[in-house]
Amino acid sequence: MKRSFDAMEAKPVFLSKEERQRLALERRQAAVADQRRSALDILQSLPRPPPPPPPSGAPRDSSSSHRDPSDRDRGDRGDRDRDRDRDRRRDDDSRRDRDRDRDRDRDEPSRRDRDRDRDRDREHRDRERGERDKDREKDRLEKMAEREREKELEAIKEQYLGSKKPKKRVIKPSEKFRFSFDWENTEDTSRDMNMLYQAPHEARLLYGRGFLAGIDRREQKKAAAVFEKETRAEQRRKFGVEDRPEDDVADKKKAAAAEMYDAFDMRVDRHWSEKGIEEMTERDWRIFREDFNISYKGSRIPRPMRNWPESKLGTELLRAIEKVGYKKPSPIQMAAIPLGLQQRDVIGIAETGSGKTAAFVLPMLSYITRLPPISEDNEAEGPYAVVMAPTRELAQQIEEETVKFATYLGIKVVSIVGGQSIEEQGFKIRQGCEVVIATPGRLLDCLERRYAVLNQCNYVVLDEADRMIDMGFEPQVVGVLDAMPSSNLKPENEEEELDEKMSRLQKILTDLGDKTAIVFCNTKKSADNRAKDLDKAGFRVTALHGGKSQDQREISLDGFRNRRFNVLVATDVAGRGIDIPDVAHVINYEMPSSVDTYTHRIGRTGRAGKKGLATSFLTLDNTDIFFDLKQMLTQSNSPVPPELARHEASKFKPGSVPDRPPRRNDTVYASH
Ligand SMILES: Nc1ncnc2c1ncn2[C@@H]1O[C@H](COP(=O)(O)OP(=O)(O)OP(=O)(O)O)[C@@H](O)[C@H]1O
Repeated sequence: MKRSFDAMEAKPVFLSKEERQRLALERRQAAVADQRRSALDILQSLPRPPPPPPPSGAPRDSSSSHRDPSDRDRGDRGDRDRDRDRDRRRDDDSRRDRDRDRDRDRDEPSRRDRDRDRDRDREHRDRERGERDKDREKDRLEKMAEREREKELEAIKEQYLGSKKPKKRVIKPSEKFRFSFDWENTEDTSRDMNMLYQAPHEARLLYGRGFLAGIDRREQKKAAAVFEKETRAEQRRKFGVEDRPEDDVADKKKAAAAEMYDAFDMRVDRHWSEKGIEEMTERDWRIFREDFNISYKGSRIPRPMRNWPESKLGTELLRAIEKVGYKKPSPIQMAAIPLGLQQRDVIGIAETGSGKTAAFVLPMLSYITRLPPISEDNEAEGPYAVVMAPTRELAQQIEEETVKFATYLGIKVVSIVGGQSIEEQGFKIRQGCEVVIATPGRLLDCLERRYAVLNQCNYVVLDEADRMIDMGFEPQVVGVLDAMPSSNLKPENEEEELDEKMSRLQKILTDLGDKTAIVFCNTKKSADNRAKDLDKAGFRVTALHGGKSQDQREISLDGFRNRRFNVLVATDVAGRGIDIPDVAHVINYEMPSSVDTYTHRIGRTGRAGKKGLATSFLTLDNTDIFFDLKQMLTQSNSPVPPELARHEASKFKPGSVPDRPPRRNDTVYASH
């Protein structure tokens, strides 16, 4: 594939894993050094501890406790001597004072020296203790930093080399049923589809293409056709594959062929490319997938599309594809477009240049054509779809591919990439566009600055998602996804939600106790299947639909009236004209497509002033009735479920969405 890169524009820098690892280490080391520095600063600014108390041998003032021994005999002397003694004593005292002063003057320098030495010693000891504390703190910080560094290294190693912890392997149901190209004995469908193989140990005389000798060949063919039909239906049920009208047609054709004795069974089967879609067998689909190297992982997978006309892209889009000149879909398009059209979450993997862009762009545009065009009423709510890509070159390339088709549909596309004026880009979004193609960083910036919102965005494409993560854009991508209202999110596990339906029905019926209920289905087949499922689950159930003979219908109705059965699974046959007693609960297991039928159905409960309850299972397959149902609930003052109220389909009457006038040059190139 050829890509146009603008050499003049600054390109993003791509770092190898080693470089990123090295940069991360350097950043970490710098952070640890900073941490250590600030810890030391804090330590130094702490107040010093008070000096220790003086040693016990320090000199103490004892003058008051000393007495002169010459005073001892003073009282024994006569008054005569007293004056003389006093004078002599005075002289002695003054002499002693003089001597003491002289001694003190002589001793003073050495005493000061001693004090100074003592102070110095104390300071020295304090300093040493401080140093030791500092060293200890330093050691502690270093050890902490070392531990941090080791943890960091472990995390980096784990990120790049994978975790050492053994992970418990949980096999998902999707993996269990994964398609594998290796043939295994169990995959030989001829065993399942042909009665002959049911009892392989029995001795059988065979001739021709697996027919029993001596038994009418036409009867064998008929029995085989019935057996194959039942086996196929059983398998579809088992794997949750929906019944399709094509399968019904193919079954009928086989049954008709079995009626004819025209040596059909002797013919060699044709190649899938020569067959109509309704003639395709499981084996044909397998060969088809192998021819195009298509493989899937997941469940409830729709058939790939063999060509454009067989896709469900809609006439407008098919015309656009023709004008663009794409003659045949590429394998990734064959596989991914039917999934995209079902609005399933898809991860598409294909080699470069294999047409991945159109594989996600076409279902996205098909989705948008079913919505009202962006107009003054809703342009402030933002685009309907967002595509994110890791680089501006890729974003612009996707934009080119999108515009090729969008231009024929009147769909406006805006690209939001770095290096251009963000104000102008925000302005373009606010002017209204259905699709935004962006690099995640710039788009998040736009959203954070409130230049744009994503209030009605239900469709997100991440092109080269793995590269976006490698380049460190995960936070921005997550930021953009967070900017979408959570009410737009699909359920975490779609499978669960779809399966959820039967278990809910069983819960409702269990709570019903002995009361009666009618469960409405839209087709005979589905009514039969539901009745079988409920019967297996132990409910007292009977089925009523147009495929039953008069006798069977009467048996069912009588059984329901006399409470032998308390659950009636029915198609609309029971909705009109048949006298069914009032029931406690009506359940629309499958919603009808018209609100009239809905009214008739729920009219089976709450009659003659009694209380009744109606429960309807509404899914995205029922969007046709969303608008009318919402109106009806509003008019009858019934609460409207919020999921219904905010769904686009409930806001416009089906078919009332105005046609899009073809608008050319709708792409907006914002530049600075
Ligand atoms: N069905 C088709 N028929 C003819 N040309 C097609 C078809 N689908 C895509 N192309 C063209 O093939 C080229 C490659 O397609 P595209 O860019 O989508 O490939 P890619 O798989 O996205 O490649 P990369 O991995 O490099 O992004 C484009 O020029 C596109 O227009």
